Parts: sequence; structure tokens; C-alpha cells
Amino acid sequence: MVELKLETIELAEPVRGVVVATLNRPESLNSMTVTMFAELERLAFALGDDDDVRVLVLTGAGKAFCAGYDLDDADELAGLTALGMLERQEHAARSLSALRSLRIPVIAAVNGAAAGGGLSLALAADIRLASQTAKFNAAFVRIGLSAGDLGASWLLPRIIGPALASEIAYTGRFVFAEEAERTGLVNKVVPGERLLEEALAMASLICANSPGGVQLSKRALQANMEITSYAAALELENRGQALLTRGADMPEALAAFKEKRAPDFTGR
Ligand SMILES: CCCCCCCCCCCCC[C@H](O)CC(=O)SCCNC(=O)CCNC(=O)[C@H](O)C(C)(C)COP(=O)(O)OP(=O)(O)OC[C@H]1O[C@@H](n2cnc3c(N)ncnc32)[C@H](O)[C@@H]1OP(=O)(O)O
Repeated sequence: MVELKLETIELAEPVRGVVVATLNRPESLNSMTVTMFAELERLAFALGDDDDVRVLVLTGAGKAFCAGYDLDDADELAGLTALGMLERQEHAARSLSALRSLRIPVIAAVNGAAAGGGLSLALAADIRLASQTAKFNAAFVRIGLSAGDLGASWLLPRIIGPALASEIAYTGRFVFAEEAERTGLVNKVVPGERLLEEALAMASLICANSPGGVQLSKRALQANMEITSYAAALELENRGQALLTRGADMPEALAAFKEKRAPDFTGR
């Protein structure tokens, strides 16, 4: 278990190898503060050091996933210089980058509204499951900001396509659960009371596989979103597979297959 004392995020490990991080400011719909960004970054670094954790599930306490930046904090921003504002934005972006760069898969269990930075946070996950009450919007444009925020303008068009991403970014309208599933913004919509159960079930499926195989699959899938050529993608894949064949998990998997038993993966 990751040993961290956090103020805005509650941690649990209900299933071996799976950490559930719950954004825990339900009174303000889990809106994001400087402390929450710092704690997301600390969590990402702690998970990066823990070989026993194989999947992170991220969800929200109460009725929302995350309402984006804490608008109650907006007043204190007025006193910031332009450089101070840039430093705040960079600090927040670092925490999202640390989360997205985790070698383990991240499943966002979107339990309600994911607005503004909350959309950016959901997009930074590898997989999104949503409750029937989930709704997503680029709230940024409603309060004078840009959808170029915490990676949203890079991820959204790659997940739902440039045309719909443009519509969402410019209109600020909500994408409710049914449309989110139909457009691929989320992998699956489930009843709210089963959301965490479904996320844990998917996480358990992932945990049953070779951690090295899963982690290099994530690295290849993410890297290939940035690589422009098929040839370059093949080169990246070839290096990863060659690396895995040097590990202990592949021979263990082959032995388990022959002996008709479950493999005991160690990630080494
Ligand atoms: C002005 C911000 C400037 C930021 C500049 C840069 C800052 C420094 C760097 C930070 C980097 C991160 C930047 C971030 O990604 C940018 C954004 O996220 S911008 C978008 C901010 N979010 C919003 O605009 C969403 C506002 N909320 C809503 O639209 C709705 O509340 C909802 C989320 C769709 C949910 O709707 P409902 O279910 O109907 O709930 P209510 O509206 O009734 O709200 C319930 C309750 O929660 C309070 N609340 C809601 N959202 C926030 C919030 N973002 N911050 C604080 N509190 C929030 C709301 O006031 C209600 O409270 P109550 O009235 O009951 O006391």
C-alpha cells in the first residue's frame, strides 16, 4: 500500500495491486486547488516507486468527479503577476503530466460532473468508465479561459476526433454519459452504484497479466500517439518486445501455459 498522508485525496487498496485514489473535496465538487495538484503529483511519484501497484483507479467523492479549478480560489489569483500565474499553470500541468506518465494503467471512474480541469484529468487517464450521471464539459470557455488546458487540447481530438473536440471546446456544452460512450470519450457507462465495482473488475483483469507486458503496451500506445510514422512505431515496439523476452515473466507464462495453470508474474 502506498503510504501517503494526503489532505485532498483518499487512498485505498481494496484489491491487491490496485490503488483507488478518491478526490475528496465533495463540498466543492472535488474542485482543484494548489494542494490537490501537489498531492496528485506526490501520489504519482509514490506509485512510480511501488512495483506492487499495477493499476490506479481515480474517482471522486460525492456527486461529482471533479469540477475543475476551485473558483473560490480565483480571488487570490488576482494578486498574482503574469509570471506567478504561469508558474501556477505549470505546477498544475506537472501533476497531470506525472499522472499520465505513470507506467501503470490509470482508470478514471467518472462518477459525475467532469468540468474544465476535471475533463482534463479524466482525459489524462488511459481508460474512462462513467456512471450514468457523468457529464463532461470544457467549462474553460465559460469563464474566459481556453480549452488549451492541462493537456485537454492535445488529448480530446485524439480521443473523440477533431470535429467533435472543436464543438466541445468552443461551445462548452455538456457531453452526457450516453454521448460520451457513443463517441468513445468513455469506454463504458454503468449504473453509479456499480461504477467502482466495474473499475476494480477491469483493474483485476489487468493485474492478472504480465506487468511488464502491460506497462510496455502502455508505453507503446502513448508513445505512438506522438510518433508520426508506422516505421518509427515498429522500431519502438521491437525494442519493447526484445526487452520483455529477456525477463522472467515470459518464460513463466510459457511454463504456466504448458502446465495449464495461472502464471505467477513478478514483473521482473
Ligand atoms: C477562474 C479560474 C482561473 C484559473 C486560472 C489559472 C489558475 C492557476 C492554475 C490552475 C490550472 C488548472 C486550471 C483549470 O484546469 C481551469 C479550469 O478548470 S476552468 C473551469 C473551472 N470550473 C468550472 O467553471 C465549473 C463550475 N461548476 C459547474 O459548472 C457546475 O457546478 C458543475 C460542475 C457542472 C456541477 O453542476 P451541479 O451538479 O448543478 O452543481 P452546482 O453547480 O449546484 O454546484 C454545487 C456546489 O459546488 C460548488 N462548485 C461547483 N463547481 C465549483 C468549482 N469549480 N469551484 C468551487 N466550487 C464549485 C458550487 O458553487 C455549489 O456550491 P454551493 O452553492 O452549494 O455552496
